[in-house]
Amino acid sequence: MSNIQVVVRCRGRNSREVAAKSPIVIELPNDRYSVTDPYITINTAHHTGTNPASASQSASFSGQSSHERGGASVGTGSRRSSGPSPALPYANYKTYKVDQIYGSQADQGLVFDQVALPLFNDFMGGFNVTILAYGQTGTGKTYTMCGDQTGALMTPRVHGKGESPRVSPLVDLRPSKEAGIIPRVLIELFHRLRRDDYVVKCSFLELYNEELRDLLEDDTRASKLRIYENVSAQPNPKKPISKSSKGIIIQNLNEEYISSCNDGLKLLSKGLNKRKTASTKLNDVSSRSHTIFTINLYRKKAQEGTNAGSGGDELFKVSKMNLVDLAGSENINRSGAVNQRAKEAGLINQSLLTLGRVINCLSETSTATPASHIPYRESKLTRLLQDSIGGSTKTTLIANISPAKINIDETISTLDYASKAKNIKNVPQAGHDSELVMKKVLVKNLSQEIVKLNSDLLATRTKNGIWMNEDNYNEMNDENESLKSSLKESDLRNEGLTSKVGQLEDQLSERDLQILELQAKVTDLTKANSELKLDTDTVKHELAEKNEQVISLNGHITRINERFNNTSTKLTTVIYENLKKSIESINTITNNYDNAKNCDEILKLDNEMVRNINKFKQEVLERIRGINENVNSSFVKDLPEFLDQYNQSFNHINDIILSLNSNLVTNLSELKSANHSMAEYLTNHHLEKNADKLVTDFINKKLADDVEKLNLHVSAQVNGLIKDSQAKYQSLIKSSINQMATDLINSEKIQLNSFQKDWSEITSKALLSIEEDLTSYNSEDVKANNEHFDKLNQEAKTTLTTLNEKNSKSLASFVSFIEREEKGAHSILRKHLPAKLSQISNSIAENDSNINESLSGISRSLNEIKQFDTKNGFRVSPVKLMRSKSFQEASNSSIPSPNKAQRLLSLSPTKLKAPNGGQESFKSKIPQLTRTLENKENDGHQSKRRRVEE
Ligand SMILES: Nc1ncnc2c1ncn2[C@@H]1O[C@H](COP(=O)(O)OP(=O)(O)OP(=O)(O)O)[C@@H](O)[C@H]1O
Repeated sequence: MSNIQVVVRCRGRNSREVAAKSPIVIELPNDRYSVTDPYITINTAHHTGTNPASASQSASFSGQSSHERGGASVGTGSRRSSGPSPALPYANYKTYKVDQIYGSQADQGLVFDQVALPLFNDFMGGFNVTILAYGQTGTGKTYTMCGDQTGALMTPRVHGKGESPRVSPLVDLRPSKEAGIIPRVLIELFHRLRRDDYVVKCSFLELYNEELRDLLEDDTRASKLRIYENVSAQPNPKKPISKSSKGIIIQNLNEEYISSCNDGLKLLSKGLNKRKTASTKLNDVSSRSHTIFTINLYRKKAQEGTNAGSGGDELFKVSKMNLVDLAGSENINRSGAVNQRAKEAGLINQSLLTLGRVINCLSETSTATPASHIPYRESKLTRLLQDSIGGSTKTTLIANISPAKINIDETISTLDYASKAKNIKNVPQAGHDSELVMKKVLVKNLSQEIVKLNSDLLATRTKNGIWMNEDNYNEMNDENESLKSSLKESDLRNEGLTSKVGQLEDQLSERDLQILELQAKVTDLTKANSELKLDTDTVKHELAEKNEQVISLNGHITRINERFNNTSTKLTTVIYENLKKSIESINTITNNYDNAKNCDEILKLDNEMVRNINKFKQEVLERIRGINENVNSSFVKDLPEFLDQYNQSFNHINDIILSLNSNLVTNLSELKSANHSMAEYLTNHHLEKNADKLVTDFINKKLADDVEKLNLHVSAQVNGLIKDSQAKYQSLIKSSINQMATDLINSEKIQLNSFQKDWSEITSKALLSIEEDLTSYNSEDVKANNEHFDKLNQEAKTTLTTLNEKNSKSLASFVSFIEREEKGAHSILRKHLPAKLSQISNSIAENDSNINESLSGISRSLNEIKQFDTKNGFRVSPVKLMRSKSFQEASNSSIPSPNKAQRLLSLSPTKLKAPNGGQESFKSKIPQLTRTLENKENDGHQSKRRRVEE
């Protein structure tokens, strides 16, 4: 008698629990595993007890408080030193004791070695064993029982010393890392059995919604499964009767022979694929059913004594291993199950509740007490597990739990189950029952075969030659005939196929040749294409260079245009400013000049200057016009040449492109004709209809399309290139014309600028000089001259007055003398008349000489004035002088040289020589009123003054 072994496996937190930030409330003595200290502690600080809702919805020990449940201790009393942290109050934890504990670091291999292997050894020893995975949904039951069954055969097993090297590769394998208990059991089983006589059969049963289903049978062929008690399973009379030693038989359940672990794994995969699963909020692949994978092992028993095991009576031990993956208990609210899922969950929980009650009853029932009240029959699950729980099977229960706080209710419920189950005692038995079953099974399954073989054997023993049972012979003959006719058919088919293969091979070789030709043509075409590409690249390169040139020329034009605009604006401004200033300064001078004569002169000078300036302006305009004409003539002369050059290069490129294009077209047409001839050939060839059609289609569709596409593509490229080139050349020509025009304008502008600069310097210097000279006629000189004039006038007046007085006196004495003579004394007159007359005559002569002297003095003074005017006289205006002499000279050449400009500068009015070429300085600074001939002609109102001077 042995207790059910209870193992707790606690996985790590899954992604959902981490995302929910649910803390770990489970404490284990070791993260990997613990056998010696198998206590598990749960922190119930926030646990409010079993939720009534969850109690009704998930399988739990309803109606029991936790401290009443077997195996669990609550509060301080049984607090273990390795329990939760001291900071927690003792009342907030529960500790459960089980047989073994596995933590998140325990891998599949460890669980197999520690949990399954001992039971497997019992199974090999002839015991019926059960491994049960129980727990909340998503805690790892299926992972523990099955794990990765697909990759289970990945690694070859390493041979130990002395092991046979001729072991089948199918049994000589290691499980993958993630393989669960069932794949590992299968691998281990066939590894151990390889030298034994054995029979292995497997079944895979599902209990879904309280319905049994054979997972190894096709649904169409499946018969309804029924559970029966094995009434023929007679107990060994020598051993005490166990209350649950009766076996369970599932009627119609398929049991498949397997001869390798690979066969077993295939069955496992097949069954798992058919198993009901669904995605829930708690598990992406949640099992919605309970499954039992059973391995039945029939193993030849070792010979004991002489009587046993002779002839066909060899004994085989049979043992059974049940690997049970229960559906997960779940809180329907939390798993989000509705409709079908909710119904499933309800039934799952129902069957688990019944299991709980059975466990509860068994745990409370002593072996001595009759167990008639144990409610096995309340659910199919408990009926199926009847032998495993409280029966004759060696059982281990693996309770899978989650460490997260959000699952605390379910975890407590699972641990309650586990600790209760630990109290259940089973009575494992090996030997007699299995042997009885074995005989029956073997006889039943192999009798037909044995009869057939025996009859053949009998016939062979009694006659010479090969004798067979008639039925067998007929059967064999029929088989032979059918085989012969199928062979004939096959031969005929083979012949037809061989000739077809020959034809096809011929066609293939022809096609290969044509393909080679086409390939060569394609190579040529590719070469031509690459050459064309190279040429195109060169053209592109050239175009790019031209483009760059055009861009830079455009930039130049823009800059030059800007400079031209700026300069012309400045030039205009400067000319107008200068003119304005000149006119203003002349006006100022004119206004300041009081003397009427000089005012006239200045006005005249002003007019003269304005005229000269206008004339100069006219000349500048004419020069600009000339420059423009030059520019235009340059355009007319150079542009055609330039255009010719561009046209030539464009035509050259165009020629290249056209020649390449024609080459390409020729190549393409050659290829096309080759393609056409090949297509024709293929069309007319004696290919089979389908093959012919296929080849023709292939050629027509594929190659012709490809060639056409290539043709179109190349043509489009060439056309595009030509268009691009045309557009680029047009824009290039346009830009080049612009550039040329701008260059010419620019060069003319440079000349004009320097000319304008020189002119402006000359003008400003001349005006400055005029200003200086005019300023030098200061008011003192004018005043002195005026005084001198006044003095002379005064002298003249005084002399005249004196003369008049003297004359009047002489005249009065003469008149009085005459009167006196006439009154009486003609003798005196006659006597003194000649003397008096000579006296008078002398006096008159004296007066006359005085008058003459005075007049000659006046005349001298006037001469002085005349001399002054001659020295400083503006016979012509300085501007006119400049224009008539130096500027005349300058204008002979289009650009004045610096020397010419110097000469112009040297012609300031003050430095001008007298018209007669003399070098003498004139004393008087009064401008001479002498006019030039041309002035005389045009200035009639001044003729009077001129006459006086002349
Ligand atoms: N110990 C473990 N180590 C690594 N992964 C695990 C472990 N236990 C469970 N898992 C993973 O958790 C997920 C759920 O496991 P599994 O399907 O085996 O749960 P279950 O208890 O069978 O659920 P259900 O009852 O809903 O079928 C799986 O992806 C599984 O690989």
